Amino acid sequence: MECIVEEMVAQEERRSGRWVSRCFSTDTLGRIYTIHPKNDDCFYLRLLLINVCGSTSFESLRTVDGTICVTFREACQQLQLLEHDSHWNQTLADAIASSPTTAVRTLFAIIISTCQPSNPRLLWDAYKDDMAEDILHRLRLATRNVDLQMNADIYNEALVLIEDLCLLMCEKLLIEVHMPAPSRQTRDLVSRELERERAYDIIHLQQQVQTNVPLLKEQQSSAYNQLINAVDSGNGGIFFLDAPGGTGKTFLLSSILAAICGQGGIALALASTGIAATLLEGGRTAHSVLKLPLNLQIHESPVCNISKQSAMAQVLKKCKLIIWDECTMAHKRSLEALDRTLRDLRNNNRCFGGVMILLSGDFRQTLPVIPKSTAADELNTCLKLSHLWRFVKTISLTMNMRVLLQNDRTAEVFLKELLQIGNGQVPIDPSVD
Ligand SMILES: Nc1ncnc2c1ncn2[C@@H]1O[C@H](COP(=O)(O)OP(=O)(O)OP(=O)(O)O)[C@@H](O)[C@H]1O
Repeated sequence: MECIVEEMVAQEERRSGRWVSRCFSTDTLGRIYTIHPKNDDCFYLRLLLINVCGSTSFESLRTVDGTICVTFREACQQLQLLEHDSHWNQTLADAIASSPTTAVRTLFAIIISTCQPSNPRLLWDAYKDDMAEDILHRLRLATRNVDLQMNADIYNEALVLIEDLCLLMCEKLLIEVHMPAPSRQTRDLVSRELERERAYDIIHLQQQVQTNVPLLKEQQSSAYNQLINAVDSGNGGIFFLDAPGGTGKTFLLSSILAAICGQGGIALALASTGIAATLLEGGRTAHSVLKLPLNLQIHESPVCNISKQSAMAQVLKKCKLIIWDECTMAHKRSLEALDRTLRDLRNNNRCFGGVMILLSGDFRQTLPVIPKSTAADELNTCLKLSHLWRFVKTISLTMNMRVLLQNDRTAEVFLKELLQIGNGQVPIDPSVD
């Protein structure tokens, strides 16, 4: 916050066409950047700064009626600066009247993890009986004891279920959303994350392999065999599947994922964008799974924000393959961060700690998007300029499946023109800017 103040004091403003230093007659702070409530501490600090006059220190900002509050949030609460939660109360009461307990828990998890109610604990206290009703009912049946009443264990189980939902939706623990933390072992959390990675319908995956693998065309089949053999050998390595649009890349990647997960192995499907992630079974964005730093431009040697004790660290230690689709849009430092993290987590100094990495995408399409940058900056951040690129083995798919399967002549012409543009073979008209 001090930086913001200094920055504002140093700011200059435009007067009569010239830049001149701003003249201050007082120490008043004119404007403070808005902050999203997700950034808790700064958000509540800002709220205090714009509402409390005459404070001289952070501590005096946190002091309400002579008592020093532990957090800025608590001070805001004492000063009644936060919105009251009557609309969330009403929403939950309506849901309880019309929805099953599981749906009420899901709604509550959404409210506390994404809507920032001012006092989630009060909401929990008001509705915890309704959110734990199915657990009580199940226990009454299991113990054949109709007199069983709500108790701390039942509330704890409901909290664990709500925390699982919050972890799934936004990877937050209940304590991070100002709720009481359920009591459970870290081991329990870790095994849940591993279970999530293994919670596939094995029979369905095996059927998918049996149906799709015989359909693979020659190029796809040779790529499939090469990649599956590389995974089975356990020697790791880094491959790049160079596949222009329509060459059956998603079909091939899905078959590889099904083959590995169908045998009970762990394969992570990541993508640089949310849309690309939805095309792969169990796909998630690389940023969300790997907790990559947001501003890779300013970090020389970034690492993923994953602690050794975390559930994701256990998944990364056990996984056999990491697929990264639309990798051409990824900043080279994000791949380097994954390399450093895997070496550290797996205690193995080989490339990516010995895990096999399969990158896929098409460099003719979108390169990394760097805000406020030049074309040269974007090229500089491209994966091909990473020191890791020299270890990459490239496998190419060139046969367009959309043209081949639909025998569409116009699609073929369109495809050729598209590839020519991508390959820079279309002459540029010098008369056009
Ligand atoms: N061997 C195959 N047998 C039958 N259908 C296939 C085969 N390979 C791909 N296809 C089908 O061809 C179409 C294009 O394949 P796919 O979506 O995998 O290509 P893609 O390279 O991922 O394309 P894009 O990058 O444009 O998304 C899909 O409908 C897919 O089901």
